[in-house]
Amino acid sequence: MIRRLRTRIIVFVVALLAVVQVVAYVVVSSANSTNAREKIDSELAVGERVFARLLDQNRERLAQAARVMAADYALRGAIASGDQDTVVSALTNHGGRIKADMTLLVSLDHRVVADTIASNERGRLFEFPQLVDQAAREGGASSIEVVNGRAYQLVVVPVLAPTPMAWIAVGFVIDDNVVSELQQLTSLQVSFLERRDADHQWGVLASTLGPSAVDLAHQLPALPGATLVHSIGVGENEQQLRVITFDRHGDRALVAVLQRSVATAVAAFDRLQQTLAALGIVSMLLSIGGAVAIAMNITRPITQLTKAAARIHDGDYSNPVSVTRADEIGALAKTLNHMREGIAERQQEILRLAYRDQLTDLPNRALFHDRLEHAILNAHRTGATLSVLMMDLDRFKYVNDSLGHGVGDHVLREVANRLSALLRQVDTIARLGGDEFAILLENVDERYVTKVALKILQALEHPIRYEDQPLDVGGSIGIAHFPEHGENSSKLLRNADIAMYVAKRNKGGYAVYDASYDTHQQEHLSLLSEIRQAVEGHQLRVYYQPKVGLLSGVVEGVEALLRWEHPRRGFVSPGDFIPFAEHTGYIKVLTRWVLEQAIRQCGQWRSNGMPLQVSVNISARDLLNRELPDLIVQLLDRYGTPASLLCLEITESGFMEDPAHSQRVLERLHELGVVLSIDDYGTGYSSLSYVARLPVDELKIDRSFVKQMSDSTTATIVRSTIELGHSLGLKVVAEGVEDEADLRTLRVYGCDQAQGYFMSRPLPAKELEEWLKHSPWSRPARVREVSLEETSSKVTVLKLRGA
Ligand SMILES: Nc1nc2c(ncn2[C@@H]2O[C@H](COP(=O)(O)O[C@H]3[C@@H](O)[C@H](n4cnc5c(=O)[nH]c(N)nc54)O[C@@H]3COP(=O)(O)O)[C@@H](O)[C@H]2O)c(=O)[nH]1
Repeated sequence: MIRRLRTRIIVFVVALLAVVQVVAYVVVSSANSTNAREKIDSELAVGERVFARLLDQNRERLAQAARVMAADYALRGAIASGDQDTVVSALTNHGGRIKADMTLLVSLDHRVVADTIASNERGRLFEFPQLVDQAAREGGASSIEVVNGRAYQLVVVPVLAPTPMAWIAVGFVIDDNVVSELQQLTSLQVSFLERRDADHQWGVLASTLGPSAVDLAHQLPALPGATLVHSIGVGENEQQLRVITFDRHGDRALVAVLQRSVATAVAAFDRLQQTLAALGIVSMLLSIGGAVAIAMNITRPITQLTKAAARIHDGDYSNPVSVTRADEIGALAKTLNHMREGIAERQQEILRLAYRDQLTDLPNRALFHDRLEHAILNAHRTGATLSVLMMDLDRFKYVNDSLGHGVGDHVLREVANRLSALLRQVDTIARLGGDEFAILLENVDERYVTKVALKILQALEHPIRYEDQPLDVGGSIGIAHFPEHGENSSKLLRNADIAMYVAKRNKGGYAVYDASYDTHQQEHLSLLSEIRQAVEGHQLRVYYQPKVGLLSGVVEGVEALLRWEHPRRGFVSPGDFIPFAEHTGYIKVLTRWVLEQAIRQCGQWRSNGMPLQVSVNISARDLLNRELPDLIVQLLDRYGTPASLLCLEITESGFMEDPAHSQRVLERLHELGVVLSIDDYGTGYSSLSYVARLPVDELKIDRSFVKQMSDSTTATIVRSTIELGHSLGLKVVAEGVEDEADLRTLRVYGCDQAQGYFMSRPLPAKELEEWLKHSPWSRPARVREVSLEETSSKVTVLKLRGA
């Protein structure tokens, strides 16, 4: 099977031409051979006619001469007188005159009376009486006969006086001279042969063939017909014969053979054939050359196109196809070029879609991962350094959800621009998804990485403007260095992520990964699995921390705080498991449990004549729970607790998860009469004007502010927060009050309630009841005026009794 097109074209053209030429050659050869044979046949037929004509002429001439001789008066007288010598003399004279080779006088009884060649055989019977009989009937007879091993043309005529008195036979020998003459006239080989009775073989009487006449005698068939067309010999010796039979008696025969060599006749045609063969060879060579040229002409550009297609297949789209022709192949090359350009463009687009973030046009997670893998491989090989920074935007969800995705997209693009402007071309900045960005820094030391983190945080401190509105979004960055924080990409990313989480939790801006974070996280993970058993295993407790009225001077409410008494670990801080419960959604179970305990306890205290408002912490996830209001209604009903005795503390970030939905849930709870408080106020970024739109009753200033009130700026913030809260009609509570000075200051600032270790740590319900029995905060406040000097801020405050 020929696989290459070029070879196939060449083989096809050459084979086609070879077949055509061979067929032509065979046809021409066959036609030549037929023509030659037909020509020989016709030559032989013509020769036969000429031969017959010559014999006829000879016979006529002899007959004429014999008649003249028979009419000779002297001869007739000599015959009549029986004068033997005169007869012989007359026969010899007349025979010599007409150049007869044999002259005989035959008596009426068929005896030879006189014989010019065998005078001593007189009186014998004439060998050819049938000729005498024929001459008697027809007035003359003629025949070719063999006499003494030689062929003669015999003519017999009567000697009339006036009736026949004798017969004159005149013979003309047919020898090599005669056949040569015949050959000259006919251009044929002429032979006379006799088949003898004695040995049943052909014997040559006369021939133009010379010694090779013997071969003819050997090959001639035994008994030819009247005229036979026959071939003898093979190959170049092939001879076409025409056998003319003169006499045949039994196995004895006398024939004349006219023959022509087939090879000679074919020779002229052979020359034509040789010319044809030479032309065939030349045209074959030209065709091979032509076929090779055509095949190359067709296959060379195809080979080029194949190579171009292979390059495209291998992803090399840079080299255009270089075939420039005006034919179909040229058109194919153009199409291939268009295809190459189309594929290249689409590939670019696919790569862009696969490796680029559509919104910011930064590399996406896949490309970042890829580059990180390469950088790690390079670092393994060369010992280069690399670091991964993971950054998550603070408050992005709020921007996105409350102001719309258009604004969110604008923020992400602006952050991407700021990062790109800060970093080097060689650094990889990627958006991994949502508000999560990652940065890969190569060949830099750890101090430089820290500087970069700080520069990024500074860059984000400037508000992002959207339609002239400033938007505050900060960032939390986690850093992991190769190889100390991970030798592969997933480890590095994971550890940078953990560090980012720590940074977010600590509100510290950035954090470099530390192994202790991991232990901490492992710890949290196992806590997470264990907390599921905590509810059923009765390991959870609710502690209550008093909220003291600064004007009344008595405990007005308590905050329910969850405690986990782990059977093995001992006390586990809610700060360690609440965030994870929030992440996994298990917080719903915990909140439900705390709500039930708190509402039941509140109802019980109320029944016991101690109506205390109980505050319960509600996480962001809880606010997304549509069933929360119904659950609360059920629990309040079940434990006979008025809604006004239940306060729900929600952190600012709580309603920023889904502001619209949170707003609806809060409105529903507010309608029920449940008191709503904004917890940890000041740690988030919500403005008071935003808070004013929420159906809340209370504002709880975060303890981080209360703790630092010795700082005049912080004190001013606390004071103005209290004033602004009041102006919005909100009750203001300060948490984290750890000493009397703080308490005094808060009272001076007009804060409504205070909560903190100074009054009491969170206590189990029973202990709280016990504490209340003895606590100064269980009796109405004795209000007295205090001078400004008594307060750190030197303003007039209300001094509590017993404080
Ligand atoms: N969603 C829920 N969150 C809850 C629940 N129970 C607690 N929490 C949250 O866990 C965080 C840690 O709480 P905890 O360790 O109980 O700390 C509380 C107080 O003990 C602490 N506090 C009170 N006074 C002082 C003080 O004077 N100094 C000081 N260093 N700490 C003090 O403050 C925490 C109460 O804070 P807050 O809730 O913001 O009023 C904490 O965030 C809890 O909210 C729960 O059931 N569900």
